[in-house]
Amino acid sequence: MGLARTNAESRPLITTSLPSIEQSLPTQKDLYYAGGWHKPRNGDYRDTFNPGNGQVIDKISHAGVDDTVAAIEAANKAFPTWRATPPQQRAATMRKAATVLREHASDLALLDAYNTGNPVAEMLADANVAAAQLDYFAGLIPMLKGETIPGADDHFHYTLREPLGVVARIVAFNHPVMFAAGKMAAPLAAGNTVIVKPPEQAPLSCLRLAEIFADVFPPGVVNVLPGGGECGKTLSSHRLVRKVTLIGSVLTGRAIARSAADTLKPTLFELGGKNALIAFPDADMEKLVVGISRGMNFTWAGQSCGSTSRVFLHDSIHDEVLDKVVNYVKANFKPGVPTEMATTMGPVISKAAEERVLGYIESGKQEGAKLVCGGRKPDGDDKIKGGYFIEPTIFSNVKPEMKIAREEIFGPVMSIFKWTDEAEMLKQVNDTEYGLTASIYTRDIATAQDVVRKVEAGFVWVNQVGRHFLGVPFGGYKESGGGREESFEEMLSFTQMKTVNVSIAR
Ligand SMILES: NC(=O)c1ccc[n+]([C@@H]2O[C@H](COP(=O)([O-])OP(=O)(O)OC[C@H]3O[C@@H](n4cnc5c(N)ncnc54)[C@H](O)[C@@H]3O)[C@@H](O)[C@H]2O)c1
Repeated sequence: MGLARTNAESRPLITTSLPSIEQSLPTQKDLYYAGGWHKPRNGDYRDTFNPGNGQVIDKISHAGVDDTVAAIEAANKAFPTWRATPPQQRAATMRKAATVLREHASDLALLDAYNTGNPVAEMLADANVAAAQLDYFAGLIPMLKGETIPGADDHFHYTLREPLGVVARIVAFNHPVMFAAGKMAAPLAAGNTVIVKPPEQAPLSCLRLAEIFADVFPPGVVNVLPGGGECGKTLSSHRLVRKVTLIGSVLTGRAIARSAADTLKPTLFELGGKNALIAFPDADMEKLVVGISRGMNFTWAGQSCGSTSRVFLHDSIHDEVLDKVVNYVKANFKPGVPTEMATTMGPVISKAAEERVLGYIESGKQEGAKLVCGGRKPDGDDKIKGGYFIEPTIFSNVKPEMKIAREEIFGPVMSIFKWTDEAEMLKQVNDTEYGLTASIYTRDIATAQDVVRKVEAGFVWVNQVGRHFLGVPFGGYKESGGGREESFEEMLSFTQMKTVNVSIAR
């Protein structure tokens, strides 16, 4: 997400000298709400790790139910003043947040690299994307308009766009700063107050963000609660939270939908994907090879909802493309120390994730897919010893019924399918409950438009892959989500419409 996962090519190349980790770490490890730092009431602190070497970094607070309720009440208390803040002043505050975020982009990026394992160069781009989102939604504030509706001689109608109240933003681990800062932008712009729940695995950059935003937003407007399922469940079920959103897995989406049901709370979900890239025989070979290789997001070990992890190659180009993709991937993605600017591929987030992904690789082998690249932990480099690294992995000869073909692996594992019959291929493409993204490579516009219409996905690229564009709706079909982000639609979704009828009878 979110603007997550824009692939490396679409991002500005940023050359920055980095501060030290010690300079970047947050000084606060507690819960941020009501404009202050609070110790968890049950004294719960949990280890947070560096996935690049498997070492514990520190202990971070973990919000319980009481803490979460206190934060919700604080956000609710701040709501009337924030919603009444004149639009231009709200916009100015958000632009100031964007500016301080840019000033701190290096330390935030370094923390994300340290705590998620994603290469720091990409995390720098993430911080800048988040700042751009704050600016973008600040700029849209004047667009929150109602309309007048003609009535009869004795009356007329008009509508008002009003904020909802407290909004909870629960985010995934793969892009903490981009999700935390970027996703607070739309609800704040619309006049809501926000509680961000950082990912359990990587809370450090969000705590730092709370530190640098403390002087920007009035108390209670932005709140940051490190925590896990208990905190998330309380946010999803509390009556004062007027909308709950998730960037995360389908499983968690279902849990949140259930917790939100009792208060009939609206939700916004950006969930998982098992996305298809479809290559026709007439595709531009060079673009296709780069697209397949980069669309898998090996840079952050495939941990991206938008990764095109199922690649459908036409029989006539299959062997040539596969060869070239394997060469490209081997040359461009090498596991390395996440906090170094030159690193092109990071580890997966945790030991548990490493075991899960290696399990998928084993199942691929056992079910008869052909391992053509990677498939194991890298060896021989002491600098990444102890980290949760897995080589970029490619399977060919993948069949639709295999586990690696059906389940979201959320790791650096690509599956290649060979096709000859277009209708059968499209059936396989759509034979999944996921429906986030898809990518189509062909030089024929009619073919592209026909397949665009047939593919069941919320975001479709033609002759490219991975890119996100601010202002362009992003979101999933089927179980990949509900609602659209990164656009005006996202901001409207944090408002409610009031209709007013005025009698002018004399
Ligand atoms: N569509 C998108 O834009 C997008 C972007 C990034 C990641 N994702 C998806 O996220 C998943 C990987 O991230 P993850 O492992 O952090 O996901 P996850 O679902 O395990 O966790 C996401 C968040 O939900 C919280 N959570 C867990 N249980 C909860 C509960 N019962 N109630 C409320 N909150 C709860 C977690 O603490 C975390 O903050 C993948 O499926 C990936 O595709 C989607």
